[in-house]
Amino acid sequence: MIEIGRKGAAAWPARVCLLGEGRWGTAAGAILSENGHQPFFVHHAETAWPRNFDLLCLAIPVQHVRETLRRLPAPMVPVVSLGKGLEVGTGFRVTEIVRDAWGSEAVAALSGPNFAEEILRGLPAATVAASRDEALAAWVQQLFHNRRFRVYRSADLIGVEIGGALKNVYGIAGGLCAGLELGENASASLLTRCLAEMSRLGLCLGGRPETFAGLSGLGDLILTARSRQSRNFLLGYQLAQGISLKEALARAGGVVEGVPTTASVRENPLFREIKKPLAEEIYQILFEGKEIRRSLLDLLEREAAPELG
Ligand SMILES: NC(=O)C1=CN([C@@H]2O[C@H](COP(=O)(O)OP(=O)(O)OC[C@H]3O[C@@H](n4cnc5c(N)ncnc54)[C@H](O)[C@@H]3O)[C@@H](O)[C@H]2O)C=CC1
Ligand SMILES: O=C(CO)COP(=O)(O)O
Repeated sequence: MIEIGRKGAAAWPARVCLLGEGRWGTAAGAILSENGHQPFFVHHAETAWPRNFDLLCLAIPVQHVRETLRRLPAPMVPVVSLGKGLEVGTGFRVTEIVRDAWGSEAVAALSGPNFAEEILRGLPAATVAASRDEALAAWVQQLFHNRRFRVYRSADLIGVEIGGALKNVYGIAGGLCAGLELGENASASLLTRCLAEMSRLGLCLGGRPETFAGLSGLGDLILTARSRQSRNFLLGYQLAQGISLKEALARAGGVVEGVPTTASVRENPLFREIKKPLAEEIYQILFEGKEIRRSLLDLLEREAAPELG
């Protein structure tokens, strides 16, 4: 049984190890420092932990989590996922990969509409700390919460992680819509149907419906599917301009989680019976070379349907 904090109580100030020194790891470290904690970074190629710490945060691309964890022994501290995506080959959320690789049960996720650059500029934002373990969710909430980074807590770990992962898929759709100059009506309609699809997929895995209407679902979807600051949005936008996937990925200057997550959604047998026309078209555009305007027509020409269900 892993205890929360060095002496079984919530450690304060906490020594927090950040695995991943990219944009989000850096911003998370800045928030923790601001709150008086002691964050430090460990490079993803390390094979040993440097010294005692109270919490591990994972801020590396989701497709590299498993191989990174394999190189390191399981640390006897809780693990918080800062990543947003689903693993190709298993469909696992990040905390499921952690459980699978290390056997860790003390796992949590922090997810919400949080562009790292804005956080680093000191702009206000809100997010969600989620864990099945209420004490762990509350501790993670306290570690990160401050007057400009408002952290809510949730027991719906599945819903929070699924919302964070799938909004990247739909962020690509938002970029495609903007790149094709389909207008604001189309953008609002698309986002709403993305939310419906995200909720159907998330519910089938055990997420709670209210979670998808919250910060980690709708909140991050609005952010990602409407902003050029998003790498996923930009990728879709560029594809709509005729730029190849390879070139758009090269220009992204960082991980674009929506691409592998789209593949993970497509191959997951648990999703086979779930209606997911948007994720399906995005898959065909990304991986089967389907013409974007053909996808648009195929979506628009479907049978008229009830809004719910
Ligand atoms: N950038 C943002 O605003 C936010 C990003 N996220 C999520 O955080 C995660 C990391 O994103 P960013 O920090 O933006 O990515 P990034 O592209 O800025 O940095 C990724 C980091 O991953 C590590 N890395 C690179 N190659 C690796 C490998 N082969 N194996 C293991 N680790 C490797 C390195 O530390 C690198 O700096 C993603 O899942 C992303 O969706 C979540 C919230 C906000
Ligand atoms: O997750 C993010 C903001 O909440 C970052 O989005 P992108 O990875 O699309 O840039």
